[in-house]
Amino acid sequence: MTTLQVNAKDRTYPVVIGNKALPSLGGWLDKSNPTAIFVITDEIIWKLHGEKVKKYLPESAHIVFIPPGEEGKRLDIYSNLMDQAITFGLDRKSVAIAFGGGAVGDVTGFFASTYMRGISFIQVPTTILAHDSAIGGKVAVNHPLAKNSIGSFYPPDGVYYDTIFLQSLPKRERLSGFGEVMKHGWISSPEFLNKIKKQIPSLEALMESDMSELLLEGMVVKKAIVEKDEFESGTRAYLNFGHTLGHAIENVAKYGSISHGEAITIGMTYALLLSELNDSKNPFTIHSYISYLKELGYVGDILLTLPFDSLWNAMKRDKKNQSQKPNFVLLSSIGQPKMQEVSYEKAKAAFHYLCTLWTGKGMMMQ
Ligand SMILES: NC(=O)c1ccc[n+]([C@@H]2O[C@H](COP(=O)([O-])OP(=O)(O)OC[C@H]3O[C@@H](n4cnc5c(N)ncnc54)[C@H](O)[C@@H]3O)[C@@H](O)[C@H]2O)c1
Ligand SMILES: O=C(O)C(=O)C[C@@H](O)[C@H](O)[C@H](O)COP(=O)(O)O
Ligand SMILES: [Zn+2]
Repeated sequence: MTTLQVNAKDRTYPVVIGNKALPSLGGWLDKSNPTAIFVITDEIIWKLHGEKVKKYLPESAHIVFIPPGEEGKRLDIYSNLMDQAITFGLDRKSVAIAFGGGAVGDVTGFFASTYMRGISFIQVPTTILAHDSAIGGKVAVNHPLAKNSIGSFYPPDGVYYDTIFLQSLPKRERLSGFGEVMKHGWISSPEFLNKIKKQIPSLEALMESDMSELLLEGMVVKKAIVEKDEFESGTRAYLNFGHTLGHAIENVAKYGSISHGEAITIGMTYALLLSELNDSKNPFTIHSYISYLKELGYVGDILLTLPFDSLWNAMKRDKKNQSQKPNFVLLSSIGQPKMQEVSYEKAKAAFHYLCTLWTGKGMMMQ
């Protein structure tokens, strides 16, 4: 078992990873003695793993279900959580526990940050992707026009991450989470990126690996970034590598039709292309990287169904922009991210090329 301490502006919180994570959650509850426990989860997770967590909860804990995946990040679901919390009589000494993946974590955190202006918040992550989402305190729900656009920065009081939960993840969720692992490699160092490719050379390896070493290293990368720039006044935006196009794909294709991690994986290949266009001295062997991704099981066919202008309009609403000019995280080299605005013409030409690389066909005509 490993514990990282993450330093946020108004608290330092433990991130406990490994097979003692759940007993540590029990320890936190004993010590904090909250007036009420509000566990937010989805039916899939609860059916698979509810019993493991229940052992550490008192009979009085409220278990509340939200729809799985992005449907759980709708504003009306958040509002429904408020109704239930008020009805159950939660007060300022109560705790909200997110038991699930990043979607559960994001809506629970946003609920916790706003219920009575803020109550305790604990993350019990169950996905590979959540090695990213459980740290750093970005919490949000989606607006139909823009992903995560209603939210706040609200670090948890603790993260209790038992990797036993990962054993039940289906292929699609493994691919999704692995996208964020690769992101941490691209933005941090060639050594970490090579280690990732070496440990996960195939779909078989992705399905079988327990990933613990890579997840821990990814969390160390994220910890360092969010500790330096918790509220994203600068370098935290590097964690958005691949997300400018990725979030636009999720939005235009309708939330949930592609997973977050698959969308940002395609988005990272786009950002690599733009990086090369911007500075051709640094080729990223994009052809062979896309072949590797395809071998793992990522598919780019969705690109052919998305008009570029719709994506461009969605990218104009990205949080990293000023005056609606799409702003991308590009790489000078592996481990050297930077921010760069990109023109409509350049972005469109690169998108056409991206479609060709992923599918062998050009982009959809408007
Ligand atoms: N806040 C952040 O910093 C941050 C970082 C990255 C991603 N995100 C957000 O996270 C969300 C995606 O999160 P996600 O992919 O982890 O999860 P999710 O909560 O969307 O869950 C995805 C699916 O996996 C299922 N599932 C969860 N755990 C499982 C398990 N152990 N076994 C089997 N099935 C399981 C869920 O029921 C759901 O159907 C996106 O909304 C994204 O925007 C947030
Ligand atoms: O923690 C961050 O900062 C990130 O950008 C992590 C991303 O992986 C994550 O998807 C996050 O929710 C994106 O934030 P957003 O501000 O672009 O909505
Ligand atoms: Zn992400």
